[in-house]
Amino acid sequence: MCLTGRKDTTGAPLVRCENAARTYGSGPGAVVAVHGLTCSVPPGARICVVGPSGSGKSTLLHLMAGLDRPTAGRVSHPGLDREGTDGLARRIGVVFQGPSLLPPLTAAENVVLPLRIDGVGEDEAASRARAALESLGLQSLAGRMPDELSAGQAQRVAVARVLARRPCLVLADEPTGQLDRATGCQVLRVLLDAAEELGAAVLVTTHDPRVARELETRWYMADGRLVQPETGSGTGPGPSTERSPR
Ligand SMILES: Nc1ncnc2c1ncn2[C@@H]1O[C@H](COP(=O)(O)OP(=O)(O)OP(=O)(O)O)[C@@H](O)[C@H]1O
Repeated sequence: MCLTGRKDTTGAPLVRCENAARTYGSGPGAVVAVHGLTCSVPPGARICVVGPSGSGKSTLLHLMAGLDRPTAGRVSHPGLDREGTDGLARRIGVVFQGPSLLPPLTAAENVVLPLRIDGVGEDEAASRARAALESLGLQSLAGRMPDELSAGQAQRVAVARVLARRPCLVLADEPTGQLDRATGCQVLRVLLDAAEELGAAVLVTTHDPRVARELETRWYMADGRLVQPETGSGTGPGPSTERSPR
């Protein structure tokens, strides 16, 4: 089977953060989760954001996804802007750490629903859901309810749900965080393989060095900043091992 996607050929970054910051709350209790970050995600990138708990990884991912807005600076999507606001939501797929399937729907229905909301016709949505589930080895589980799935199976369905929408960019927040090592590796591998087939860029947050090793570019975060891995401090601009985030 084939997950056909539309490769971005413009080369413009899918996401660009320019001095983007996010502060929660105000006054003496304010928490600066992300200090002014400048980074970008080019089409086809494979990026891992590594850092300890509380370092700002999820906040950065939410800003990139458009699920949250920076309190200073700017987050833009130059490679996706032609899609408009609705299109942006379709072209950026987000995989969350915890259970995210809708309990009253089967695995297949969970994958179909966002497609139907996007306006995809019934037959086409069913066919795309089947293809996505098959690509993740889940065809035999299509009729199961979420509470009849293991954590790994449920996470693979969540990945299928994202991929069926044919995103240009997949943002995955600790997608293996609640899985055992073997299942986590399997989920990550199918995510990366399917994204490759779609031509989608992938950015994954993790604490896990084994997950980080699977992605070619690594950005390190500490205390809301992108940092040099050797020093564990600094404000960037060169936190990646292989590529600059700019
Ligand atoms: N809604 C919120 N209100 C107040 N503070 C928050 C909120 N969300 C996150 N924070 C704080 O912002 C900082 C960064 O949190 P964030 O969840 O982005 O880190 P993280 O690196 O993703 O952590 P983890 O790996 O544990 O998920 C932390 O100090 C956290 O307590």
